Parts: sequence; structure tokens; C-alpha cells
Amino acid sequence: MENGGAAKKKPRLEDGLQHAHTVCLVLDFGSQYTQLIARRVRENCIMSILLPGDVSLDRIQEIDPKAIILSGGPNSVHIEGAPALPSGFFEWTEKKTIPVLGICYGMQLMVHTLGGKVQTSSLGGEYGQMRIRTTQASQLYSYEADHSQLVWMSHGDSAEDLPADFTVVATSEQGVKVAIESAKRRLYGLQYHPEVMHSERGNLTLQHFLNSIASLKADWKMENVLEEELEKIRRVVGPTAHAICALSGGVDSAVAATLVHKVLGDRLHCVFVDNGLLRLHEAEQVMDTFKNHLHLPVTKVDDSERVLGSLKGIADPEAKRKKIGASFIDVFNNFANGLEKKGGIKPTFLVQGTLYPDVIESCPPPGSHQKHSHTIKSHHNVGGLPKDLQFKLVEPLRELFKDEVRAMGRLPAMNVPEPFLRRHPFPGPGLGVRILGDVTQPDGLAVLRQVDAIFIQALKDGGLYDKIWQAFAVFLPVRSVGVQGDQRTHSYVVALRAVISSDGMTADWYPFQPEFLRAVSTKICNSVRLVNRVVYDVTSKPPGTIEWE
Ligand SMILES: Nc1ncnc2c1ncn2[C@@H]1O[C@H](COP(=O)(O)OP(=O)(O)OP(=O)(O)O)[C@@H](O)[C@H]1O
Ligand SMILES: O=c1[nH]c(=O)c2[nH+]cn([C@@H]3O[C@H](COP(=O)(O)O)[C@@H](O)[C@H]3O)c2[nH]1
Ligand SMILES: NC(=O)CC[C@H](N)C(=O)O
Ligand SMILES: [Mg+2]
Repeated sequence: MENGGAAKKKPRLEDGLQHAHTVCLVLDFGSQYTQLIARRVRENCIMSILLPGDVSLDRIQEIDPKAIILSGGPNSVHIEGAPALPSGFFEWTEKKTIPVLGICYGMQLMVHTLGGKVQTSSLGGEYGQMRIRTTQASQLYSYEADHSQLVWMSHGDSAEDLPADFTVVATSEQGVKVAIESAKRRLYGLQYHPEVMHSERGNLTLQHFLNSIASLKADWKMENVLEEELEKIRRVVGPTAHAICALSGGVDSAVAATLVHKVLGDRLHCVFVDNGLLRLHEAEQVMDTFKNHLHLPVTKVDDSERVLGSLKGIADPEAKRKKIGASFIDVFNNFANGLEKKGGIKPTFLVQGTLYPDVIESCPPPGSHQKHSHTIKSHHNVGGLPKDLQFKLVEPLRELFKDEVRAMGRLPAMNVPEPFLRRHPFPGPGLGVRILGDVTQPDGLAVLRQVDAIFIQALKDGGLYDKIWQAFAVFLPVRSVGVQGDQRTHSYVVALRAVISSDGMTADWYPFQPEFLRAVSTKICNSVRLVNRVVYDVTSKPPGTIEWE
């Protein structure tokens, strides 16, 4: 397999495996845009790995990056305890001639660490879209002096004095140093955010850094990623071990299962769990789709009574998630033990369709300075796993975003059926995170299932389903007064949510035509007894999340 010339000492991945791609390392100092930097790098066909900014130099050296980007962040470099780079970082990059691009806080950190001066700007902060102008020809830009462009800024501090060998290559209208470089030391800094769309030539500048300055090989292609994952599975699972695969009917696990099945064949045993929190007729439909399209043997386990029993009286969202997560693991254990009893097969691996955002939201890497470095919610497949899990995990999609997973599923070598690839995401905890409060409250599940089915069918009928990232209904544990057929009603309120997104990390609500909302609302109130009010959620993520819980 192609490995970019790193045949002897390949860098290690988080799971102890080896990586064959040219890597651009992104060090995270807590910017809300760090994910976006990692994505932009990948969009340019270069593998990016994201690590917390205070990672050790040893770890960085193991990764063997061919370029490094330092993210922005909420801190000020001159404040005590502000996140810093490991000592010896720049000595090492300069010795190895690895180009480093600092963005915003990353640029300020570069200046500060190398003996320059960063201060709260005497010229005032710069927030939002601003015009900048190049002051001289440079390596950083492929254009000459006096070129102007609009960029997106968000900073209060600025570089006042630059370290040795640095020059200013662009300034803002206020005179702030917004682009600096030391071509000799292979160090570059941008005070603005090239990764956000509002920086009109931002992506070109990133491309120029990756392709022309760092001369990286554009070898992050889905075909290579697939081949590399297959190879990893061969190495890790070996020629005889068996694995169980948690299949949900969703895109992630369908792609993960198809991939692992290529290596394991009959040694892969798939299980689909009905935890009582699925949508209307979902269990039967999913089993049908597996049979007709995926051609993998799947065992359905009905665990609904037990799960719903265990959720009685629990209203706290994280407590609900933990319970549901634990019940998945119980099913997997029982399923594996059953295989051992029946056929003498003892599966030692568990395959899951875990994605990068699941990991980021559940357990941000230790040392991450992200504003979001809190656990936003414990995704059942990551934060909800017990410490003494009896399986080793196989998660071939753990570093990918959902649009990348869909692209992998569409590769001719994978050929995952469209019904899986087009399906909206549906979380493992299911309707459990779409009923506010106790999942077992009277009417909750029954009402929600009917409303959700009407809404989704209307989207399909109206040709809107594929335009939307995810749509669903939410059951609110409140009643309000209404009037139906001249009679007073005191019935439930349901919320509808539909969002557009590219990877689930940020999202915006979908702007339906009023006629569509009117028709859906009427249909729901006319056909679901106990509902007399329908509201539409007009909150983006952030500040909301996609699910309600
Ligand atoms: N009902 C289920 N039965 C078995 N495994 C499940 C079930 N729900 C979720 N899982 C497991 O948890 C993983 C994460 O769930 P998640 O919902 O993120 O992925 P998905 O269902 O495969 O895809 P999607 O995000 O498109 O719904 C799945 O990939 C699968 O391994
Ligand atoms: O498998 C999953 N297990 C979970 O526990 C989980 N929680 C949220 N989601 C899905 O992740 C995406 C982002 O969700 P939020 O904006 O609600 O955090 C959305 O697509 C959510 O549906 C989950 N998927
Ligand atoms: N966006 C950033 O990285 C900001 C850096 C620093 N906190 C400033 O305000 O200047
Ligand atoms: Mg799912």
C-alpha cells in the first residue's frame, strides 16, 4: 500500500495503530473553529489529526506531521496559565523544517513563545468581517503587495513586536499586523480565521500553505482511507477472532458493518436492538432493509420491556443516556454469551459505527482548552461505555465526519445501498432523547411515534427529505388549552425540528414554506388525539443542539 515514504517508522494513531497518510497536525487551543480547520485540511485531500495544544512533543513526533496548524482560542497568551506549546516545539519544527501556521491565538502564541510581544490591542479589538491589505510580496500569499481581501476576525489581542526574522506581510485597516512570516524559519501567522467561509480567500490561503509552502502530498482519498481501515482490521482482529457488530439501520453502522464484513466474513455477527425507543414500525422496517439490501445476517433482540422498565421515573437527560447506554452493553454481552453457548464461538471484538463528532461531544480530549471541552452529552457508544467492557472495540469510522462516511459508503468497492446512505441520523438513545422528562410518562411514546411518522411522511411526499440533514418531532411534557369542535381541550404540545448541517457539529433550522408547516400542523392536530398544538423550532446549533433532551 502507498505510504508516503514512511515505511520504517509510521506514526501511531490513538488506538495504537499506524497511519500511512501524509499528516497535517492541528493543535487545538480551544477555538470554536478547530473542527473546521481539520475539515478544511481534509477537503484539500490531506489527512488531518487534531490533538490538544498541550500534547507532549514525543506524541507530536510520533505522529510525524509534515505541517502543523495552531488553532485560535479564547485565552490571552500573556495571562498566567494560558495554554502553551510543549517546550522545544519550535526548535524541533525548525530543525526538521516543518512549516507551522498559527491562526489567531496560534499566531499570538508563536510570537509570544519566540520572544515577540503580544498585547491587548491599543487599537481596539477586531470582530467580524474586515478588510486587510498586503504590505509586501511574501511566501504566505501568492499575490503581490497592496492586494486587499475581506477576512473574518475575532480578536482583542495583537502582535506588537515580532520575533527575530519575522516580517509583516499584511495589515488591517487599523494597522494591526494580521499576517506575518519568517520564510527562513518556516513559520507563518494569520491573525484572522482563514477556515471560516466569511474569509473570502481563506481556503485559498490554506491550500497555498498546504500545497505550495508545505508541499504536502494530497493522498487523503476515500479509496486510500478504506484500504487503510481494511488493513488495520486485518492486523488488529487477526485471522481467527470473531466480532459482533451493533447495527442500527443508520448510515454509520451500515458502512462500518460492510467494511468489517469484507475482512471478517462469517466471523462477523450482527445484532440489532429494539430498546423500546424506536420510531413507528421501525424495527420491522429496519430488519426488512437489512434482509433485502444489506445481505448480512442480523439477529434482532427485543429488549424493550427491560429498557423501559429501567427508565421509569428518570427525568435527567444524562441519567437517561447512561441507562440506555448500559442496556445496549447488556444486550451485546448476552448476545456474545449466547453465541458461545450455542456454537462455541466467543466474539472478542465489538464493531460500532462511532464517528468523530460522537467522540468530541462525549469526551473531549484531556487538555483540550475548548469552550466546549465540557461533556455536551454522553453519546451511548462512547461516554456510555463501561470501564470493564468485555470486548475490544473496532471503530473504523472514528476519525470521520458523517459526510465523509457517506462518501465512503458510495465507493464502488463498498456499494452500501442508498436507503442507508440517505437516511437521516437517528441517535442510539432514540425517542429517549426526544421526550423531555420521563420517557415512560403516559402517552409520551405513543403520541410522539404518530406525530413523527406524519411529519417524516410529509417531508418525503413533498420531496424535502433529502434536502434536510435531520428532522423529527419532540414530545413536551406540557399541556395547553385549545378548542376543537367547539369543545375545550387540554392537550399536549409537540415540537417539530428540521435542520440543515454538513456534519452535525453546527446546524441551522430549515426554512419551510408556511404552507408546508400549515398542512403538517393541521394533519397532526386532526389525526393525533391528545395533541392540540404544534410548534416549530427555530434555533440553530449553537446555541441549541440538534436533539432536545
Ligand atoms: N438500535 C441499535 N441496535 C444496535 N446498535 C445500535 C443501535 N442504535 C445504535 N447502535 C450502535 O451505536 C452506534 C452509534 O449510533 P448512531 O446513531 O450514531 O449511528 P448509526 O445509527 O449507525 O447512524 P446514524 O447516526 O445515521 O443514525 C451505531 O453505529 C451502532 O453501532
Ligand atoms: O448515536 C448517537 N448516539 C447518541 O447518543 C447521540 N446523541 C445525539 N446524536 C446525534 O448526533 C448529532 C448531533 O446531535 P446533538 O446536536 O443533539 O448533540 C445528531 O445527528 C444527533 O441525532 C447521537 N447519536
Ligand atoms: N480567536 C482567537 O484566537 C482570539 C485570541 C485571543 N483570545 C484574542 O482575543 O486576541
Ligand atoms: Mg443511529
